[in-house]
Amino acid sequence: MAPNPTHTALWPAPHASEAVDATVHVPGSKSVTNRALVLAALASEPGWLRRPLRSRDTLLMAGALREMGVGIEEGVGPDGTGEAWRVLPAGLRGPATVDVGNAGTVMRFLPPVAALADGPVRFDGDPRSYERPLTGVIDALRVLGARIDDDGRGALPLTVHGGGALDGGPVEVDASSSSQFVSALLLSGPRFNQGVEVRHTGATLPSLPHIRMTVDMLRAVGAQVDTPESGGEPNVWRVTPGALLGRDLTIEPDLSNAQPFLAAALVTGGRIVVPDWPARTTQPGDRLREIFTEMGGSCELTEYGLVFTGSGAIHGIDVDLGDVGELTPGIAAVAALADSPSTLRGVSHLRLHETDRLAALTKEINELGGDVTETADGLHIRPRRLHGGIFHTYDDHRMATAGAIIGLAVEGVQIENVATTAKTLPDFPDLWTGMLGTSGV
Ligand SMILES: O=C(O)C1=C[C@@H](OP(=O)(O)O)[C@@H](O)[C@H](O)C1
Ligand SMILES: C=C(OP(=O)(O)O)C(=O)O
Repeated sequence: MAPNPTHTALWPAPHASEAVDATVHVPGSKSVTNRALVLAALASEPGWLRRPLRSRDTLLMAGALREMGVGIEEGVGPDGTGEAWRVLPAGLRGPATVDVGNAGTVMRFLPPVAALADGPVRFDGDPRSYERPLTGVIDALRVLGARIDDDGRGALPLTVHGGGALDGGPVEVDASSSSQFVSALLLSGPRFNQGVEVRHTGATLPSLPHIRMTVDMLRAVGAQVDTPESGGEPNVWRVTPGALLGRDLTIEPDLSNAQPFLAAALVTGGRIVVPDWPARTTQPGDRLREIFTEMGGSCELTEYGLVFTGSGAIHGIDVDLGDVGELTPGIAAVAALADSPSTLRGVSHLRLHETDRLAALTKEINELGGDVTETADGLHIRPRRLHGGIFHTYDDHRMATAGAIIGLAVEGVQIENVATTAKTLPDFPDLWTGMLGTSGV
């Protein structure tokens, strides 16, 4: 078979000849958009999503919900400004086919929704989606009363035979491989007959801020949720059954997608402004204010947004990224350019993300002359003088943006398949060249 030209295409990563100084309008959050779509689809009245992210992962989510009968219309927001989606909940139905692509949020959040549908819902996706962990969701749904056919591996592809309702109740799940197992069960929980009580039994739990995001967004649509933080038992979340409200929600910018731009300020000793950076948020990307400050920058959060300034120096860091794993590729890229070594910990579950991110970062940075070693739960990065070469991306959007960060400081870096950034940020190449003041590629 002829190679796919999009995948083999090489993008010359722009090299920064001077310090960046730009304002970057970062599109909406993937995690917030996909939760908002699910909650709006399960509500008892129509709702609005303003400034939704339009990327592969969110279009797959919207497409899947439409397949199950939900109305999602293009429109302008209720106040007449800004693009929006109007979500019209309807009786969920099969037969339906859902393409999850390689979206963790789609493959984990939608099987519980499908269990509420009337009829079978078939789930399939990219080859990598067959390898990503899903057992936690499948086993838990079976305990809660769902009928699911899979090939016995506890992974995609599978069919959920929706019965129009689900008993729900208490369930144990080991979510050490993905916090999305917990989020998935909580998001649909209010619509289960008995609600749901999720007890995490694993030794570790990654991405806690993403579980808090789920809880916050559930509460904002009227759900009653008890959590370990609200005085409940450790590792137990309880959702009471009840109807959900339709909301008018403006989606925050994706702070994890702001990362490469903030990194550009660090790497070039420049300044980046990200408008609409939320004053309070559950997005893990908010931790960048602290992490990138420790690595040499400084930031000011104003009513307008975040102003982030690099000092010209980049320092190594020793940090546990278990809560904010999706920031690892961008931090590793900056660490490879630093003036001292870094140790990134707490992220063994990244081996089962879009690609094995620990292996991919190690290989690609080392092929440019770097000195990265994998540890049991992360990376050890000793900065070296890097040289140009091809930076492979393994269908991983965050590998592509990590390579672009290195390319700012190292001449001759070529990113293979930069189009993979479409998973969460289709505008990445244009935003990047726009930030540098060059013409779009
Ligand atoms: O719930 C979410 O929106 C996400 C949770 C995290 O997943 P894991 O807990 O599987 O790392 C994160 O890495 C992913 O990008 C988005
Ligand atoms: C891990 C990620 O995505 P997903 O939602 O597919 O798990 C990510 O975006 O870094």
